[in-house]
Amino acid sequence: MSRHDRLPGVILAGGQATRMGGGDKCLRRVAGKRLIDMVIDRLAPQCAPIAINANGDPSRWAEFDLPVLADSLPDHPGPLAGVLVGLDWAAGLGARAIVTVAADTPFFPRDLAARLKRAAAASGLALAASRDEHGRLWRHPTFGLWPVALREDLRTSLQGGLRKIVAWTERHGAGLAEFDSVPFDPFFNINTPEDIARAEELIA
Ligand SMILES: Nc1nc2c(ncn2[C@@H]2O[C@H](COP(=O)(O)OP(=O)(O)OP(=O)(O)O)[C@@H](O)[C@H]2O)c(=O)[nH]1
Repeated sequence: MSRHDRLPGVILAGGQATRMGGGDKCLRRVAGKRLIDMVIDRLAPQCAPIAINANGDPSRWAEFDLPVLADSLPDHPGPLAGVLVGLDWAAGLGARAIVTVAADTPFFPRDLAARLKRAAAASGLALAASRDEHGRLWRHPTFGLWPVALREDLRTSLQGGLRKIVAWTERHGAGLAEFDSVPFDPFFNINTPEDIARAEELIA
């Protein structure tokens, strides 16, 4: 993909990591490497520019030299708040859409952005998906393609109490980009200390 084709990318790191005991989950290390570094390494060839969506003191992200976008809505309303602030940032850049990734998912596909673009519905929305060992298809709604044109609808919906990502994407229609789960699900995400051990096994 040429640099010109790339869409802005937003790393969703605005959660509270309660299952990990709080703090910034993505600053935890897996086999010696921080999750955020693994995520940036995978996203940088796919998206430009890149921003981090995170709340609280922005100085803890200073070393990354990336824009830090705090949720514009209070009280941790969930990842859609990060999508919204990402869309507002992208609108200011004159971009037509963004790609989002979760900061706790270190093995996401290296062709995520390209495949999301190919899967986009008429609305411009697409979500990533993969199958579990029983063949059941799961959507991964923090991995999506989000058109700037829907940002006011998203803002109004969030202000009206909407929290569930797929409730909103289903309203507009979203394409699905299905990724292979062999040898393991690329959307395996880290929620607990046990998940860090599992990720280290996968790397080994
Ligand atoms: N911007 C933003 N992102 C969020 C919010 N809540 C969760 N996220 C992000 O959404 C993704 C999935 O989050 P979860 O694993 O469900 O929540 P978490 O806060 O990371 O962890 P738990 O508190 O243990 O559930 C992660 O990338 C989070 O950073 C929020 O209120 N605002």
